[in-house]
Amino acid sequence: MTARNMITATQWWQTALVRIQPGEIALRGYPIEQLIGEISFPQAIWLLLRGELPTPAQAKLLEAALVAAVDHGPQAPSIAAARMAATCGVGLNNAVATGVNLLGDVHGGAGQQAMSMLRDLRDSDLPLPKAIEEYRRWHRFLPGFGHRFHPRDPRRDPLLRLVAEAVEEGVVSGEYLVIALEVEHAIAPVPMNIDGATAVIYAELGFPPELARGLFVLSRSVGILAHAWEEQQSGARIKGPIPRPLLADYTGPALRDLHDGRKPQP
Ligand SMILES: CC(C)(COP(=O)(O)OP(=O)(O)OC[C@H]1O[C@@H](n2cnc3c(N)ncnc32)[C@H](O)[C@@H]1OP(=O)(O)O)[C@@H](O)C(=O)NCCC(=O)NCCSC(=O)C[C@@](O)(CC(=O)O)C(=O)O
Repeated sequence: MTARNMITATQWWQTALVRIQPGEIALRGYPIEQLIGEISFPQAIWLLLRGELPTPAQAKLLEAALVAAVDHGPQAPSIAAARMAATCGVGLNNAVATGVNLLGDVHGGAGQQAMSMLRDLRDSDLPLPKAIEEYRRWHRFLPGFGHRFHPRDPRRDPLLRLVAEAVEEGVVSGEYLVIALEVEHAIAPVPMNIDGATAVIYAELGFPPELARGLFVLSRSVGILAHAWEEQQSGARIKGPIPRPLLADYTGPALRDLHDGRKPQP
């Protein structure tokens, strides 16, 4: 190792998030003793992710998005998977990880794509209706819209109402709200879903698209944990995806004899 590429132990991990010394924990420069009991969990999330404390109005909007996505019952594949895992004798952390790992582009992770779409539409040189038309030529399903279960996602209206209020109060600009509503208008009657509505909030608050997914996962982890815990407490063992008397539809060949038409083996 040459002197040039030698690094000291303190340079190996570099972080601007937290200062740890014996007897000292400081988040973004604030001693933890001052933060405990003083700031809310959403404020702590914002502080770590963004570097500064949010205003109370910003924290309220972030909190609303986090609360809205917290749970969607065992109909949500991520919750069902966590509950199944919890009956298999794995630890609670493994059950939670199983659920979290199902959050992808189609289920629960569409917020990131929705935010990228809203940004692309904002940055397009085309007038908004034309930009949406162009986007639709390449994407059959627009992220953040439609729901396999709810004709109208009950989380949409209260979230968008809060954004509209925040626009009126000058907390956020409203540019992403306008774009998302225009998209919704273009693909009517398919309404915005939780991922779309929270993408509007995260975009209005200035988070990058990747964090829309990260924050959904953070919020949904609470529901996943609670479901895994509930299932574990029930004492159920090896619970499968369908009740025991029900069988998966078999679509392969009919039963056949391995020895039919074959010479008996010596
Ligand atoms: C979600 C779903 C697959 C549903 O499909 P569906 O099966 O109902 O739709 P289909 O029957 O295929 O479509 C019927 C007609 O509407 C048209 N149509 C539908 N969606 C359209 C759309 N986005 N853009 C344009 N057009 C659309 C379609 O083109 C067709 O038109 P046509 O061909 O003319 O007949 C679909 O929307 C979709 O991919 N969305 C984008 C991805 C997305 O945002 N994912 C997040 C969903 S939230 C979530 O994951 C969190 C969750 O809520 C989960 C939970 O637990 O469920 C939780 O909290 O955990």
